[in-house]
Amino acid sequence: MGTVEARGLRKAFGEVQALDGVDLDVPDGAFFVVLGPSGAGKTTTLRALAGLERLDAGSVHLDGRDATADTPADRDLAMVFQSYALYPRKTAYENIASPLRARRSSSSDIEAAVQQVAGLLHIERLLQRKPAQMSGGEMQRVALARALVRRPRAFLMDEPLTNLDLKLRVEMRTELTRIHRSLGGTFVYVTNDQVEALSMADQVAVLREGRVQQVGTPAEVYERPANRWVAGFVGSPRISLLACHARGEELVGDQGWTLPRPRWATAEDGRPLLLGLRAEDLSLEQRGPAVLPGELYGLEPLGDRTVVDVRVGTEMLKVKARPSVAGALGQRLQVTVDLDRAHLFDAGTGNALPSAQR
Ligand SMILES: Nc1ncnc2c1ncn2[C@@H]1O[C@H](COP(=O)(O)OP(=O)(O)OP(=O)(O)O)[C@@H](O)[C@H]1O
Repeated sequence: MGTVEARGLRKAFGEVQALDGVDLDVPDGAFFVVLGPSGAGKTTTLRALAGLERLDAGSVHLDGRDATADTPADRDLAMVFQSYALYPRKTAYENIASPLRARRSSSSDIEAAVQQVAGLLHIERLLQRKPAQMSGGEMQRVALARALVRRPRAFLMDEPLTNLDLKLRVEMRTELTRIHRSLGGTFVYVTNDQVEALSMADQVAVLREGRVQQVGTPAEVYERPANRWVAGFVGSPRISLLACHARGEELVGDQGWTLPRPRWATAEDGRPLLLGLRAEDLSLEQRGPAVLPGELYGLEPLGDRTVVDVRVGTEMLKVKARPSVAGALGQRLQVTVDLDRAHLFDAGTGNALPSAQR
């Protein structure tokens, strides 16, 4: 078993309310990602789960049992930090073996466990080296191996890939999901990188200013963001938001455009709304009944696609287009909108409209 639950976690550092009532339910065996910007309270949440932070309020339950008063050691959780914290004088082998030596495992058990985890992380050839003889990425893998070598109740990982270069980071994402599948443990993984979260998680909790904004699968968080903030934080290029309101059969933009009102848009007429449109749900080529007039503001070629910035009045749309798309700045454009995939948020509260089944 390896369930981890947090109930109403609260923690202030002086004036800063780092955690403002955090609830989490991490199922046994999940790859659970806590995603949020810098300062959202991610590290504080992990430290609270690990028993390293004295809470102002709230409780932590492990395998259904209240563990709030337990020491970090009693909780049986393995933590991997952003900094590798390896023993500088020990070889990689001895670093990885250290949690097992502390438990007085036999030499043959230690040898087998170290070799197995070294194989998983492709670091067999580093085992006799000391940290000073390794690159940052290699040290990070050794630190991961040291956490993975024992079978704790759950692994808590605080941005363990941040010190890696982009190529290695992308490789390690795949490696970590593979390791998670082969080990089968519970992972609670903290990151500010939405691509990392969407690509690795079974479930994502989006954290902002010490509060959980939404919990769901990566697809749910991307396709049904709970509020405009989640919509803006998850997804690249960033979702475009246009101010508008409903009027009869139409959506009327503050910038003067009109679109057919989607069937699922249940807001009453006149209420200030934000229409959320993702770049891939907009097109410069297809033609449909829903079209926004704008002008070309900029082109951002990204190799496999080009992101086109289109100005609609004083607001901006980001449109995903063919790599070969071209045009003169200021040129008039018609942007076709896939309204079935659009989002509507209350402009006041920022919350997604409770739309009828689409
Ligand atoms: N020991 C501390 N003393 C004072 N303030 C702290 C302390 N630890 C965290 N904070 C504050 O609490 C808030 C949450 O911090 P936390 O480290 O949990 O955020 P985070 O989401 O992990 O950020 P990052 O992605 O930058 O690591 C921040 O405003 C931070 O400055």
